Amino acid sequence: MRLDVVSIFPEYLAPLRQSLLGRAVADGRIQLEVHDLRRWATDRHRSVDDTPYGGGAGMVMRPDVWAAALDDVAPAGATVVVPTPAGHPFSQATAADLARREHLVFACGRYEGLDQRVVLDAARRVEVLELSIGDYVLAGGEVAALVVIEAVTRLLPGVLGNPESAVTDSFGEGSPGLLEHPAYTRPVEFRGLAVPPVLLSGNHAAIARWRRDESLRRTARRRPDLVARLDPATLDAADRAV
Ligand SMILES: N#Cc1c(N)n[nH]c1-c1ccc2c(Cl)cn(Cc3cccnc3)c2c1
Repeated sequence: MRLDVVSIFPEYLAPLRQSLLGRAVADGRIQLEVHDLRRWATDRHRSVDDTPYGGGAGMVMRPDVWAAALDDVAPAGATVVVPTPAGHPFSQATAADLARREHLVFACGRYEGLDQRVVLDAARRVEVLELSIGDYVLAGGEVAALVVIEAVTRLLPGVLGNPESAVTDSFGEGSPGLLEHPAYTRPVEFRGLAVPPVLLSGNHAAIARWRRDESLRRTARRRPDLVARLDPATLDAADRAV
């Protein structure tokens, strides 16, 4: 997979060169390039924004600068991801879809966002996905891009330390729509708090059942919205778990 990220704050993307993803980049399993949008600015002030048509607060990112950047960075066949508060909700399913693509380009804006014609123009030649990572407001697209890139690249073979995690994690394919059960490690007692005895029993069937029940119990208590989406068989077990 190739990743290109365009931003006026390229240093915001430095975390992409850390940890497991950083190792995948260093050994060439993932190609990563971060670009400073101001490289495509045309005036001596290297301007990338302007006042909004129709008035209103804030500034809008200029279409000419962004279009020049995407013309260079997003060839035919690339998928352009535009983080925006107005985007389609980003989900594990979307992460799995993006993980199957060869080339992702992230257009990270600031201010009040990109002139909409940037999206419309790019969509004439590549797929453009406007995505939101949640119902809260960030100051720009960089953090959202970091979230999407981590969720996507951890699904790529050889990037995640333990491939099994991608299955058993919350929202993983092995437990669609269920929150993860609680986890414990040594010591067996910590500040008067014990490990649930079933986890020490060696009874794998009982451990699996306890973990499933804990996932259902957590999901029922913390995310009733997800319970509504569970299939009937899982839902019956959720009823018994609360
Ligand atoms: N993805 C996502 C996402 C999210 N979940 N919250 N905020 C964002 C996000 C993503 C991209 C930008 C760009 Cl470009 C500018 N801003 C600031 C802003 C603030 C208020 C209204 N309009 C824009 C962004 C916020």
